[in-house]
Amino acid sequence: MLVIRNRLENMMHITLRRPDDWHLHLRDGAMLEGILPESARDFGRAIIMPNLVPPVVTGADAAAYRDRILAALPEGADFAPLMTLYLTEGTDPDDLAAAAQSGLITAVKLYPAGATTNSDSGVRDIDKVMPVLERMAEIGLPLCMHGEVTDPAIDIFDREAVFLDRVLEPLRTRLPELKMTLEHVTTKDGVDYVRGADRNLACTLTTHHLIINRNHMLVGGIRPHYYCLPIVKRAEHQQALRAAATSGDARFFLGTDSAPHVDAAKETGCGCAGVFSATNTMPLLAQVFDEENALDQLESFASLNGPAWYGLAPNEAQMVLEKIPGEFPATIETGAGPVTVFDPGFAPQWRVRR
Ligand SMILES: NC(=O)N[C@@H](CC(=O)O)C(=O)O
Ligand SMILES: [Zn+2]
Ligand SMILES: [Zn+2]
Repeated sequence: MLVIRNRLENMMHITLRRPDDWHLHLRDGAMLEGILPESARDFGRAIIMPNLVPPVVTGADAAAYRDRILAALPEGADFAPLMTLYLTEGTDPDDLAAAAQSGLITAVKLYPAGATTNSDSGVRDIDKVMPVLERMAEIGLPLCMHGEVTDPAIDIFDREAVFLDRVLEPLRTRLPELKMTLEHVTTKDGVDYVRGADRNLACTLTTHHLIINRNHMLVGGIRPHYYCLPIVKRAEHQQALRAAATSGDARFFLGTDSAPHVDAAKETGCGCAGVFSATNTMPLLAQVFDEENALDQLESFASLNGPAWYGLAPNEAQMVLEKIPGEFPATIETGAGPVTVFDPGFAPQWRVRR
């Protein structure tokens, strides 16, 4: 990556391969149409989460959803959706293997039942999906995980750390050949666990978990647009995530977890979990990496580590980020209703060169 400082103009810009988003919610219908251009503008590819209602369970579901995404793409867009299947206790290993072998799907997603938005069809008993997981290990198909336990006795702020002990460690011991992506890691426990794993484990980090902690969500008023799952943690965890993202360690890469809900579903007595960050992720990441004196690691995090993990080449196209104050809309109007864009709480100092 090229970092160029022009002293005369006191301006800085960086050039990197076009980034990818390794964890994205595109939804469907009018919402899909409204928010897809926000991702397609800056990202070459994205792993598409399957938690629609009803979920994307079979190869046929994934093919139909992929076609709806492709149909909704703006003219001339340079964006490829990488499809996933939603793992259920009824998933057919042969259907899944066929979808993988034809290149239709890139990964399979594990939602513990009830852990997050639209996860009711998820897994209650891991033993029931062992034959599917064994098949995935055999054919080298990665498992993406929403890493939180759902035990009501476990405090919501501890659910990720407890998942590592109760689910992930036993699963890795039982099936060391299975390649796993721990999604949207939010704790120091999570990044330490990934660092300590000898092989077959990587994780995604979101834009917003690098920028906000639970004080931002709760001090001085409750901010529903910062409510997401896994819930934002204390500042020391945020610091650990920033250190991991900027470390250059290839096991950490970007998955925005951009998860739109219409404002009416967020600003209500029982609001939905999800932060919508597709619009401004890249300028905000430039600012985070700049603050951490790690601009030279941004390309690895956003454009190189993810493709390497999934066995793909980096994008050929390039992106230029420039240190010039930028602007972005507060809201994206969709046919389903307005969606609030992630507000980092500061004026962005970087923008994407168009
Ligand atoms: N992250 C979220 O808070 N919400 C996601 C689901 C998820 O990724 O857990 C969503 O689909 O809305
Ligand atoms: Zn999740
Ligand atoms: Zn998600």
